[in-house]
Amino acid sequence: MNTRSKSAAQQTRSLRKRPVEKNEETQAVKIAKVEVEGQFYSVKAAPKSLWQAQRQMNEEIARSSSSNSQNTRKKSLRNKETMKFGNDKYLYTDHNENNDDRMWQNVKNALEARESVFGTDGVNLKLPSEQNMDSLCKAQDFRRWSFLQYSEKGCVLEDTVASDGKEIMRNMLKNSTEEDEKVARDEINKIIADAGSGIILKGSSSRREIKNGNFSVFVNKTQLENLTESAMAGLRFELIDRNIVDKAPFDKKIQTALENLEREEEKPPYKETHHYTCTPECVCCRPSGSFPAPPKGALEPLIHTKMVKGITLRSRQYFDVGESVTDFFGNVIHDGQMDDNNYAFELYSEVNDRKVFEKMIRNNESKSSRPLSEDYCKNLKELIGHNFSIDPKQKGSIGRFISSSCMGNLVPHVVYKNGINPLNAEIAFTACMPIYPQQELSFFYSCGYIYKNLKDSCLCGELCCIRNMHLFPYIRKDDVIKFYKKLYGRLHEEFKLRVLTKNSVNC
Ligand SMILES: C[S@@+](CC[C@H](N)C(=O)[O-])C[C@H]1O[C@@H](n2cnc3c(N)ncnc32)[C@H](O)[C@@H]1O
Repeated sequence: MNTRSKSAAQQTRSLRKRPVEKNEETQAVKIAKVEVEGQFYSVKAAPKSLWQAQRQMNEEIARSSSSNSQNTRKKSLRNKETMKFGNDKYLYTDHNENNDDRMWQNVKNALEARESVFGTDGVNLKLPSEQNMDSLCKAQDFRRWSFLQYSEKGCVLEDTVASDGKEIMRNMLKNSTEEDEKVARDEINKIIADAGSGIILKGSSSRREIKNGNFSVFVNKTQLENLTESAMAGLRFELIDRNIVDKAPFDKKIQTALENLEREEEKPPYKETHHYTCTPECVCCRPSGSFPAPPKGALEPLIHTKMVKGITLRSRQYFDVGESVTDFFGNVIHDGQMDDNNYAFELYSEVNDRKVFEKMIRNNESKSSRPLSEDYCKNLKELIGHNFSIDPKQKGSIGRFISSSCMGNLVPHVVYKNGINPLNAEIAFTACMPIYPQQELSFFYSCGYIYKNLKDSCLCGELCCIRNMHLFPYIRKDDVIKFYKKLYGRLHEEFKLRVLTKNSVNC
């Protein structure tokens, strides 16, 4: 079975890779290398000031929400009923209050926390700047070229994508008529007019909360009537707070190496940290605080208005570019264990990571941090060349519900939370665009995944969505700008109405 073609993230992973440039290597302590497809995606690791600020904000939010949740918990225990799907029983709570009020309360708390850290003048709620727009246009160009190249050649080679994709687009244009162009223009204008309609996820006053174990999801009253067993499958899911691994299926050598690493962690070479550590690509490979932990309770799982999309996540606060939004962990598996699975995210692959691990071991003499022990290096070496993935299908974090988008407002980073060990590796998602309350969280799964699975059904609503391939040659820079102005205009307007009018934020 060729499991490689079945991982949602495998191609994302190879796309994220690009050659390390000399001058970057020297700054690698500060720069986490992430997907760079156009300038917009070159999100740097959070500067120290940001992770400190975000940590402070998180603490503030936690303080204010814990006092609120004590009041609401009493209410949510009322009116609980059970629902049955097959053999599973779910609890659901019939909330008569306006659930959205709770979300906006959270938004206000988060904004106050932001103000307490940055001051009211420094609060960074903004529409994308001209520079953001410029980068967005470039990223959209790149995405369109990639999809076209993928559809013709079945792969995306980064150094050829621009010229090949452009050429395909030129030919499409050459072969089109004036009438084709007119029809395309009308369609583009319609998409612009609808910008945000699928990714601004408004709740309703009659939402229900469905619970299974510790996990709950919100549905609108009308959705409740149409829930099918398959839609409920996502609720057979257990929230856990760190990676888990069943070592039994691993090859004996890997098993031993992993166990040895774990043993050494009992007297860890690194202190437990409040924040995430480096990405594996970072040559310093020490816990340098490259990403702060995301705030708790900032995201809300809900069934998408178009139920075929299943469970999605919406934001319950504003996030600025670069901030940590959520994490992603689950069962650590190796390729042989992958079934036909949409969820697994590849952590390592021989091709991508051999050099990184080798460099990490070579650079073990850093003066600024405690070196890895010889045994530790030996065990890490044993793991070089094996593929591990994180599979959150049955057990994991709510990061598993992040949707695919042909653009995406998040970027993934592989990080170690607690010592360099594949079992500690997680994905940290940071915002690559400003994210407003009610906005759906998404990232670009990969050309391959989208082309194979969502070519005819993607509901990301982006101008550069794969479903709009026939429009690609006609999309102009000013269309992209109009699209995002419309989308962010809508989000910002509601934010101002619901929150900012009562705050002294200058926007
Ligand atoms: C990793 S899962 C995401 C969580 C999923 N929505 C759920 O309910 O479990 C990927 C699946 O979500 C759905 N999905 C994700 N992004 C989508 C998109 N842009 N358009 C349509 N469906 C999407 C597809 O069914 C896809 O196979």
